[in-house]
Amino acid sequence: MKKYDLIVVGGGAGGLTVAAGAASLGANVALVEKRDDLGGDCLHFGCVPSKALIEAANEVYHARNVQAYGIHASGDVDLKAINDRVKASVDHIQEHDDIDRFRELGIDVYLGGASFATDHEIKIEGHENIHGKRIVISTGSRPNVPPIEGLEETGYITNESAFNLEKLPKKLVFIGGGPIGLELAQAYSRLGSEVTVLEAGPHLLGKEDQDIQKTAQRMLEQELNVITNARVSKTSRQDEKNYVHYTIDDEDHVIEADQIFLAVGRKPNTDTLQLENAGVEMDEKGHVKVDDTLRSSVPHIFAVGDVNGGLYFTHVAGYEGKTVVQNALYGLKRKISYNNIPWNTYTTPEIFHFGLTQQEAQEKHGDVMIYKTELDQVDRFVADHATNGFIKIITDTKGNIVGAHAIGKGAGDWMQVVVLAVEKGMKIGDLSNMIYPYPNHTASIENASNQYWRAKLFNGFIPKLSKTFIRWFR
Ligand SMILES: Cc1cc2nc3c(=O)[nH]c(=O)nc-3n(C[C@H](O)[C@H](O)[C@H](O)COP(=O)(O)OP(=O)(O)OC[C@H]3O[C@@H](n4cnc5c(N)ncnc54)[C@H](O)[C@@H]3O)c2cc1C
Ligand SMILES: NC(=O)c1ccc[n+]([C@@H]2O[C@H](COP(=O)([O-])OP(=O)(O)OC[C@H]3O[C@@H](n4cnc5c(N)ncnc54)[C@H](O)[C@@H]3O)[C@@H](O)[C@H]2O)c1
Repeated sequence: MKKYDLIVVGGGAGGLTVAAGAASLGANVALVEKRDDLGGDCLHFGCVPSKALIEAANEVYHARNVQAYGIHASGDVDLKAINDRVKASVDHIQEHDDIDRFRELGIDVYLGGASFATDHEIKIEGHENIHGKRIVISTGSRPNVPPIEGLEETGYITNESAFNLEKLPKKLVFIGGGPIGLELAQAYSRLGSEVTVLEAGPHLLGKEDQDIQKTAQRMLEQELNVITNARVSKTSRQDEKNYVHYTIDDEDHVIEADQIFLAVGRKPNTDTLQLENAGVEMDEKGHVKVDDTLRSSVPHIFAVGDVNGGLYFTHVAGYEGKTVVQNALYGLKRKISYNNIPWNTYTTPEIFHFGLTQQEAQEKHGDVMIYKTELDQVDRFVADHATNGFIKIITDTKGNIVGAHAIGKGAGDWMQVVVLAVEKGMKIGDLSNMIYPYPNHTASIENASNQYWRAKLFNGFIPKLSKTFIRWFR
């Protein structure tokens, strides 16, 4: 049986980071992937195709709304051309995740589904078993399909089937108003579908700051039919038409749908891994249980990415991957921390999330300071006619930034400045001390952080001191 220093099971965002990192440091690495290509969900069914579709849909939307510039445009959407464009983005990035590239790093890449024979031995479909001194599980997640009566009859699509639809659905009903549902609901709406989002909770985007939730919902409702507190009870098919049945406060409602899109969270890919053969423990949802060094209940087996149930993001899988390389190869106990992880939701306008929401910050710190600027106070957004949105920076009473949130054009890009500031130990006052080129979008950060000094200068003892000083010198 072939022996390795490290076996990585799953060749997506997390697994590829671990495999490449460990091989570069001289480890003898095997990488096992059940698909016939690498890249995982993010590349094939997630981030990349969704962002390419969103971009295409935004272009269509802008083209149809150029009357303000004196141009009138209309016309049908060529879904095949859009699908080809999405595929071209995936193919381009696939070159980076090419199997040969990993083989050139000295990694043995096995294509076939993997499972545990023992705590050191991996079975691979179509190959002989291999032995690993250490093993990293990075098998990701898949769409959660809830047991809703009728789904088999009506059919449904998920992010795994959405990027090669042959026909644009006229009436599209999304079940789930989280990031997957909303990013894609808006994209299909912009391409021309009539889109309804049914969300079980009282708000869209349940993990966001409440102010962001409200603004996002108000803005998205201009393009989507949003129904919250909707409990989907069943789906049905009659006279070649599909229907989604839901209740709000025990009152029954029904809506017609050409297609039903399920976006109700994720399920970890652990069910075929035979983790019991290795003694690896799972939580009640099937995630691999890990400690803050990403070790499972078996100390030489680690788990990174969606499969460990932490935060479901590509950049988190990458961060965890880098940490695990050090812990697995050198026996270190580097801990993971999710405190400084930003994320973006790529709706229009974009939503940026970093650290605690206002509600979480108040719960944790008691007294907090809120520095908020509406984008209509920022000249560049006014010039862009993109004044919808705001930025909110939350600090403790000493000026330490504990959360930052924004909704607005390009927020995911310009808010990264705040992440750097926190990473470098800067406080809100330091953000105000920087020079911002006029008129750019980061001026929104300048405007919000200036409020800190304004409050200090005009409300504290400094104005009194200054008055006395000036009078004395006059
Ligand atoms: C529609 C959508 C949009 C998203 N957009 C973003 C975004 O904009 N930004 C962001 O940060 N995140 C985004 N995400 C989340 C992101 O895709 C995931 O968090 C990320 O892919 C997780 O990486 P991973 O390595 O854990 O899993 P994956 O990248 O899914 O990799 C897991 C790999 O393991 C393989 N595998 C599974 N079981 C086995 C087995 N038994 N044997 C061998 N191989 C196996 C799979 O085939 C897969 O290749 C999005 C997700 C979706 C669904
Ligand atoms: N831009 C990004 O970074 C990005 C984009 C997409 C996805 N993701 C990642 O993927 C993860 C999964 O996304 P998601 O949107 O599927 O999950 P989610 O858990 O964030 O949202 C699912 C939503 O569906 C609702 N829901 C659940 N069951 C329902 C039902 N029966 N009827 C109606 N509503 C129901 C939930 O209340 C929730 O609001 C995200 O948490 C995120 O980490 C990231």
